[in-house]
Amino acid sequence: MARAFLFVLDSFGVGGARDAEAYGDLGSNTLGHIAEFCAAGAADRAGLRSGPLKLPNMASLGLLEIAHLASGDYPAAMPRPERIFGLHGAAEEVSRGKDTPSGHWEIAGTPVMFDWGYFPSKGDAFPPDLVEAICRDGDVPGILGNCHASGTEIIARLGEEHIRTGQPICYTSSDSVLQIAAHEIHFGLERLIELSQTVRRLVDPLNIGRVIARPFIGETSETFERTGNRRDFSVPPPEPTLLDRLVEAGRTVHAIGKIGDIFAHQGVSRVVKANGNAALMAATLEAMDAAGDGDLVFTNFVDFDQLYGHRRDVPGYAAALEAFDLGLPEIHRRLRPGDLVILTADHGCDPTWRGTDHTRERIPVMAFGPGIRSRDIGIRPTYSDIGESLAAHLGIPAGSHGWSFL
Ligand SMILES: O=P(O)(O)O[C@H]1O[C@H](CO)[C@@H](O)[C@H]1O
Ligand SMILES: [Mn+2]
Ligand SMILES: [Mn+2]
Repeated sequence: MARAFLFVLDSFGVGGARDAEAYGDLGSNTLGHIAEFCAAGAADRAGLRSGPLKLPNMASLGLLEIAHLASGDYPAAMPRPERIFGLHGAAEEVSRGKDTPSGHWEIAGTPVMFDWGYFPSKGDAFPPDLVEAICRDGDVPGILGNCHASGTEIIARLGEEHIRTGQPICYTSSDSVLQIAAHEIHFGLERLIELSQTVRRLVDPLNIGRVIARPFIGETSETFERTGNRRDFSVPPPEPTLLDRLVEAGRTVHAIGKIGDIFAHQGVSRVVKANGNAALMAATLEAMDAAGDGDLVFTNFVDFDQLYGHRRDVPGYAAALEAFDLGLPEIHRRLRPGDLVILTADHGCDPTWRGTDHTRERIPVMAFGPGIRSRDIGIRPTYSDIGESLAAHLGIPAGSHGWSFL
């Protein structure tokens, strides 16, 4: 029987979304702009990387053709390979949100066809009765922040006041999210997790996709640092996803990294947490060895988005892509007959774009494995084509969104 491996490079968009303008993202292109900066020598960082973007293994899987197909341009100064292995194309998102849960659920065959609740970017982000309820039910003396912010910037700005007053830092973004940053020791990690669960319940009526606990350590604004103990409290997907359908069919779904949290632990048989792309890759390789016939291993590589995209760090993003690319031969070595690997993304987060939010873009789809021939699969009208292809490959009945490209 077949096995399948689904790897999401969080925020690795390839530009070209037809509806980008409606999001203020017309012209955004995560891969394209990173390649452009690298080619111009604008993404050199001593001791980290230099020169044009080097992704030879993903280029062999069709990444440059995908970029051309999605955005009309080949990425700058990246040599095209002589041969391409596997199926390659791009996909459009039909879900309205350009957020992580919408992207992942749509990939897994469940687009989000309703509007999430969002918090306003002008004035106080959170309504007074919500703030009151957070203080009362969460037993905190008040909240700091109450605005749209970048998570690293806001802890540098308000972290010391948080330690002094015991008030958690609550903020949001253009995503449907309420994030709570608090100090792991002074406030307490467990207390932060409990508070986040309380707030999860309080924002349910507002249709907010996620509450995220953002623990940090350090004693001064210069030394504050977020830890790997982030926890996401997502609402469950609106319909059973590919993951539920697989578990229903008796298969094992291995969820690596934040996949378990993103799916509110629905349709997840085994959770492996790991902090950072290198540890996520190591956990993924172990899961590839452990996976049995008919299983799915589903990994989210979060650093691209969290450490580099939102931080608008082009050299960092480029180096992370290059490191991921270097890891691909290890994945190839673990493949057995009947295996299918899909590399893709959940949205864009162009590190050259204004602000610090995600960008509406098409996503790359690279599908390969021992039995998969090379073919251009074009621009898929929904991310759910990925989920349908996985369903077809793993031999479970088709779902109700998307079409298999196999
Ligand atoms: O700036 P930080 O805290 O990394 O937040 C980012 O991460 C959140 C969840 O991925 C997004 O909604 C975005 O706001
Ligand atoms: Mn994401
Ligand atoms: Mn993000």
